This record gives sequence, structure tokens and C-alpha cells, in this order.
Amino acid sequence: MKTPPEPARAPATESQGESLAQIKRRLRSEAQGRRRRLAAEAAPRVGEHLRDVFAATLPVIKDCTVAAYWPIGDEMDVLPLTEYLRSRGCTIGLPAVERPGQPLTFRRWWAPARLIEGPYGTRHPEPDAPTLTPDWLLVPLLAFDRDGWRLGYGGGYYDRSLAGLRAKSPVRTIGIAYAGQEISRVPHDHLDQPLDLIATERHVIVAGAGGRSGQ
Ligand SMILES: Nc1nc2c(c(=O)[nH]1)N(C=O)[C@@H](CNc1ccc(C(=O)N[C@@H](CCC(=O)O)C(=O)O)cc1)CN2
Ligand SMILES: Nc1ncnc2c1ncn2[C@@H]1O[C@H](COP(=O)(O)OP(=O)(O)OP(=O)(O)O)[C@@H](O)[C@H]1O
Repeated sequence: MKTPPEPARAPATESQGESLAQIKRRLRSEAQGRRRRLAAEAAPRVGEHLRDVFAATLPVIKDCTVAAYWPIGDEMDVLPLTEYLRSRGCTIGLPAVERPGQPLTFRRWWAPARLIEGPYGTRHPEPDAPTLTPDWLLVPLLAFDRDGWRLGYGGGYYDRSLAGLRAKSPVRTIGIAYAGQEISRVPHDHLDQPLDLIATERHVIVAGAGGRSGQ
């Protein structure tokens, strides 16, 4: 008598009948609350701590083109780090949503240049600022795991943009977060683009390396 074939194991992401999108939605709302608390309890100069840990751990990053972001809501303050990178010879860009559902455009940001308001409370350079192709991206996030998977707001903007950039040239990504935004596992599929590094106010994590460097 033939033994019946083993039933296909349900993908880990669809355990207990929940789809990946449902799991992400649930994790997103938990992560939003966690980040709100982390931001409320953070040291007043947490962005400077992030910058100092980064500078001590990643002094090799200089003279490059970096896509930063203008922090909104409870996101980690990345502006001191951005100014540090500028002082290290980096050209800085900020992301702009041109059209919903499309990749982001990165526009050059000269330090005192005026920024205009974009959707979702973001700010970015005026449309006449030149676009640039970053070789490093500083990526905001709601939650991350040690393998470099990240949860964003769910628009897919960074995933789409990174897929396009990575198809053309090497680009490295650094998730920017409070250390407490780490969770054990961020579920993902083939459309999710992983982070190479995660920089926090406490340490820099090399994704997938099983270790960390920094303080
Ligand atoms: N600072 C920053 N700039 C960014 C992004 C981001 O996540 N953060 N983006 C990433 O894709 C792009 C803009 N897309 C976004 C898509 C959705 C939401 C969003 O859902 N925002 C929440 C609340 C934000 C808050 O105040 O905490 C909302 O509107 O409910 C934000 C930005 C490009 N610029
Ligand atoms: N390269 C892509 N092309 C088309 N759709 C994509 C691509 N990458 C992601 N998406 C879609 O975008 C939607 C949101 O993706 P996801 O939930 O991973 O967003 P997120 O990573 O949290 O958001 P973001 O990247 O904006 O911070 C999903 O429906 C996903 O399928």
C-alpha cells in the first residue's frame, strides 16, 4: 500500500489562516505603539547618539551619494547623521512621492535649501532640484529583525524603489531605528527588499551576520 504524500507544509507566513498582509497589518499596529513609546522615552539628543555610534562604527562611509529622509511623527531623528555624512563629503538626497504606487524619486538637498511639503507629512526638495541615484539609502521603518527584514508603513515605496535601483547598480541600505524597534522575525515575501545594516542609538547591526558592532 502506498503511503499518501506528505501534506505541503503551510508557509510560515500564512500560519493559522492569516495571510501575509494580515500578519503585517497586525505587526504594523503593534510596532507603531512600540515606536511611540520609544520616542516618548528617548533621550532628548537621541539623534546625536545615533550619529556618534554610526561615526564610530562606519567611518568608511564617505564621499558617496546618500538618500536620507525628513523624519515624521515618531521616526528616529536622522538629521544629525545626515549632517555628519554631508561633512564627510556625501551628497544628500531626500525621497519624494511623485505618484502613488510608483517608486520614489530622490532629489538633491543642499543644506539650507527650502523644502516643500509632500504627502503623509513628509518634506522634500522642490521639483527643480536635480534627481540623484543613491549608493546608500537611510531607510525609516516601524520594525526590523536581525536578518534585515523591515516593516514600513505598507505603501511598498521603499521596496519598489530598491527593486528598481538594485536592478541597475549596487546600492546599500541602512535601516534607521530605535534599538527597541527590533522584533524576532518580520515576515516577508519575494517583493520585500532586505536591509544590509541597521543603525540605532545603541549599535550597528550587520544584517544576517548574527552579531552586532558598536556600543
Ligand atoms: N520620513 C519619511 N519619509 C518618507 C517615507 C517614510 O516612511 N518616512 N516614505 C516611505 O514610504 C515615503 C513616503 N511614503 C509614506 C507612506 C505612508 C506614510 C504613512 O502611512 N504615514 C502614517 C503616519 C506617519 C506618522 O506621522 O507617524 C500615516 O499617514 O498614517 C508615510 C510616508 C518617502 N518619504
Ligand atoms: N517591486 C514591487 N512592485 C510592485 N509592488 C510591490 C513591490 N514591492 C512591494 N510591492 C507591494 O507594495 C505593498 C506594500 O508592501 P509592504 O507591506 O512590504 O510595504 P512596506 O515595506 O511596509 O512599505 P514601504 O516599503 O513603503 O516602507 C504590497 O502590496 C506589495 O506587494
